Amino acid sequence: MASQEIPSSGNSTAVELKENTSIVVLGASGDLAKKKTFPALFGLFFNGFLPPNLQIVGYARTKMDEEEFHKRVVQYIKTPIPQMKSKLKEFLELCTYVSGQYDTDEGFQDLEKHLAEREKAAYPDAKTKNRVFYMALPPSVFTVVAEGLKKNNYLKDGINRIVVEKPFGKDLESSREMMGKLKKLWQEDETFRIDHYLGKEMVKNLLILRFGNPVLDNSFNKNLISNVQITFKEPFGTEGRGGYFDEFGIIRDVMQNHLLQVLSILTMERPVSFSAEDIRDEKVKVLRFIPPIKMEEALLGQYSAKGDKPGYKDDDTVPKDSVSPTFAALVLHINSPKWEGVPFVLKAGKALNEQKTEIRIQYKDVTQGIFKDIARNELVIRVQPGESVYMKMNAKAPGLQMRTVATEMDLTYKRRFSDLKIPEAYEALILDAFKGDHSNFVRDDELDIAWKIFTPILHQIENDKPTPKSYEYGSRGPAELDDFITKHVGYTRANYQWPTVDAGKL
Ligand SMILES: NC(=O)C1=CN([C@@H]2O[C@H](COP(=O)(O)OP(=O)(O)OC[C@H]3O[C@@H](n4cnc5c(N)ncnc54)[C@H](OP(=O)(O)O)[C@@H]3O)[C@@H](O)[C@H]2O)C=CC1
Ligand SMILES: O=C1O[C@H](COP(=O)(O)O)[C@@H](O)[C@H](O)[C@H]1O
Repeated sequence: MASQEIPSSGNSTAVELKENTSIVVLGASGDLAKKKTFPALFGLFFNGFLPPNLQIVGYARTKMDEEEFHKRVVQYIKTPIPQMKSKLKEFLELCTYVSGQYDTDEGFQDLEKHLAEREKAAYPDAKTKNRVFYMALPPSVFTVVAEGLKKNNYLKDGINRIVVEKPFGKDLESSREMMGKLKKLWQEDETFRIDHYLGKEMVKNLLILRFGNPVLDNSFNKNLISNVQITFKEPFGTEGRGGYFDEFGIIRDVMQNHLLQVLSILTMERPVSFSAEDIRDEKVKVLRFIPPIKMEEALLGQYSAKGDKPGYKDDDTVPKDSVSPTFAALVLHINSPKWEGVPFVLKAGKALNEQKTEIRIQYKDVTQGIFKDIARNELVIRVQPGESVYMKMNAKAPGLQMRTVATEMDLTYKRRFSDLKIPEAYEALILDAFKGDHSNFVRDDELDIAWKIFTPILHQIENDKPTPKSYEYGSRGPAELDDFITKHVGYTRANYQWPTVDAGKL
């Protein structure tokens, strides 16, 4: 058998919303809605993945008419082929907008009236209807909006789902408080906590790469692996989001969630089945082996201006004495029999020299015998851009001489899979929410354990206010990074560059 279809959810109680459904995007005037949510909904609509007669209703405080709303909806939607343009017109006919407050019943009652009218017009004979509420909102209003929706817009005779964006709290205590309030209103099976990295193609691929390839899976342990580095780099700063960012910092923004999720899938044991609960049980199990991160195993940085590029503190919404880190490298340990002694380094930064998210698994050196001086193996999983998997390995340099050369086995997606269209993470996740598949969403206990790992160091940073190391906009990060890696990983990488490193441009 060459390929095997994997069930989208092993959860027998998952119910797919196949018809008579509305999606309400709360915070429809915002950044996430225009950049990710509406383009993802259009992508699904264009490819025929949305239920027929779907109604899309935007809700936010900003007053705007439908024309203005449609302008925002289309702002980031790309229509490279002619059929997309006509489909976009159809899509916009489904998109309507209601303006209202988040903390009074009045707005939600207006929304209810509007939804009821749209639903009646779209599916007049429907006995049951369904609603998905998508919170593209800052966390400060999650709870009050969840309350307003439950009170005013919750269907008694249909399926209701609520999709919540990260960050889920600021530390263990606030997360528990927020989740506790949400749980009183919305059942766990109605709640979809998005971490959009779980929707990325290469993150979803991890399960198959590992458990579908015994040769890889059997090498994933402390006997063969020296260290693992998970890196997130962005070539732009916090432009326009300085206020939010200063309160949260890089650790809460991408490390406690996106990078930790990647780490847990990379290191978990094989799940019993593909069901959402079996997968998440294994993730929780491995996370429980990770002790809180120590300050001595952290390097914090903050970017400064370079040329015409502003420094972090040049943003008017950032306090001039801010010590909020825009870069961090953190060492995590998994004290399980399989992984003890292997350092896992999470690195993340804004305003760096390139865009890249990758997982780099370094195998141990050949310590003895005839090849003790050659380069070690490295397995690299490039999450973005230019999805690829390559194994750095040694071979004989072709020719009459007998010489080793560092080379690679290379699976670059754009080369291997022609006609490639990798779905956007948000497309995959919104579709999962319609299907009722929780596998790629964050479970409550998973969140709790993630905060236990990060809360002590976050509190220490807040209390002690250590000055982050400065690095220039567009650089590789603080100058101290290389020494930090060498100290904690015990190895400096050989000067070897993957020749197809700009696969993103293929
Ligand atoms: N932007 C991104 O790329 C990503 C964002 N996220 C998450 O998605 C959520 C939304 O993010 P984003 O769209 O960037 O946020 P925005 O700051 O753009 O906020 C979304 C909308 O919420 C309303 N709003 C903003 N601030 C407040 C406030 N203090 N009180 C009440 N309402 C407010 C505004 O609408 P109005 O005033 O019209 O009501 C705004 O248009 C966040 O939880 C974020 O962490 C996750 C991944 C990526
Ligand atoms: O959640 C977030 O993610 C984005 C990065 O997402 P990506 O899909 O472009 O890798 C990050 O820019 C943002 O700060 C953070 O809130």
